[in-house]
Amino acid sequence: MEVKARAPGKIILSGEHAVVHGSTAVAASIDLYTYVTLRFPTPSDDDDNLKLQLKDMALEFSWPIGRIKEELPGLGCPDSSIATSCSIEAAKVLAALVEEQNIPEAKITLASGVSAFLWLYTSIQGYKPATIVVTSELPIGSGLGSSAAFCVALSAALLAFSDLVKIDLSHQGWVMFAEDELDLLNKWAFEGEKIIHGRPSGIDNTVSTYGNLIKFRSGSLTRIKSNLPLKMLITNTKVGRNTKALVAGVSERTLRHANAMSFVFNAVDSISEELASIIQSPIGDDLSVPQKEEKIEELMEMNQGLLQCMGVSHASIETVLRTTLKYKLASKLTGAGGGGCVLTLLPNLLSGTIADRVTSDLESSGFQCFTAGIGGNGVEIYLGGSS
Ligand SMILES: Nc1ncnc2c1ncn2[C@@H]1O[C@H](COP(=O)(O)OP(=O)(O)O)[C@@H](O)[C@H]1O
Ligand SMILES: C[C@@](O)(CCOP(=O)(O)O)CC(=O)O
Ligand SMILES: [Mg+2]
Repeated sequence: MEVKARAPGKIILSGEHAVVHGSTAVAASIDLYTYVTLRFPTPSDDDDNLKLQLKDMALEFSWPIGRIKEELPGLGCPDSSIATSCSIEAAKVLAALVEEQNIPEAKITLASGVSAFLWLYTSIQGYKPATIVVTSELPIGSGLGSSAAFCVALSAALLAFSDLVKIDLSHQGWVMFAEDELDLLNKWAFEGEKIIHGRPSGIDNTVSTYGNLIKFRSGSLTRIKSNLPLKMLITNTKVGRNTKALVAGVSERTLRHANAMSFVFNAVDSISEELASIIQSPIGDDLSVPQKEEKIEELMEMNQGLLQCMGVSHASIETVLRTTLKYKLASKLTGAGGGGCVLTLLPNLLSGTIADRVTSDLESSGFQCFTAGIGGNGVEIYLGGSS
């Protein structure tokens, strides 16, 4: 018995960090995915272990099911219809189960992802032996939502084997879940994100679950229909950083300067609202495509200035901003910042030569540039032969 799920990464067009404090943000899925394959052994396999293979990292973890039962009692008949939060005590047990796997020091940031895996697996499937294989097209820890894509794809594969999901087996290829199934899956993925991020807003798991372009505020989403073909250059500064630490840093600054920061968050809220309305408004009604793009560029620059105010920019990000400005292109960081990825709007009428020149200029500084399809489907499951 095997199932394969995939969940997309995302870009945040405006509102990261502020969204954790109640402001509106705008995000879109991108066509780079994390894949999770779940396989239950047959009796002839005679395997009583829970195995997690992180293929891209060449890492494999294994726990005897009996050991998990001993450490995490009470999950014999899990109720996966309600997403349960990991308590502080359970988090300590998970951390100990992960620690005994001796993750190499250079890859130790993966530990929180492995804890999230153990929580989601045992809470949804209980004490069944299985092998889970993970691969990803997303750079990890770069602001493109790899943590959420991991939690969403994992929740999808796990729930696909529960009674709560009814998959129409007559379909072939990548298949979407029903709306109520997505709601449950998203709640479980959020519980995983909490283990990795500490205090996530929920925007990343939500956009990875539902896909498309969304406006998100205080836990609820509004789908946006774009009337503007959006092209973004994504530049990975390759400076590693950790979302949990950056989110905590903004919260500490908010405690020190509550009043000033509330104005910053309010300004971000207005920027996101304006951005969403520009993207949605019919072309030509009010504004032409270039006029809309000019407004978006200005809003991106304003949002970047406010992210700097929050303390989450970085010298590498500033280098990207200066470089793209030489070509009169506007950029902003995306995701948690502190390094990671930067977005640059590529206007529809921009010549290919300029796009090539800015790309080679950025790459000569050691950055990596790419584009991605924006606003595609959210999480899906694969039915049929090999994919
Ligand atoms: N494919 C994966 N396998 C295991 N853990 C993952 C995977 N993708 C993400 N993670 C977890 O998420 C963390 C990165 O998340 P985060 O710092 O939020 O950055 P981002 O979500 O922007 O990539 C990793 O350190 C790891 O714990
Ligand atoms: C900074 C934040 O707004 C987005 C984090 O995205 P990422 O993990 O850096 O891809 C945090 C959140 O909304 O949970
Ligand atoms: Mg993340």
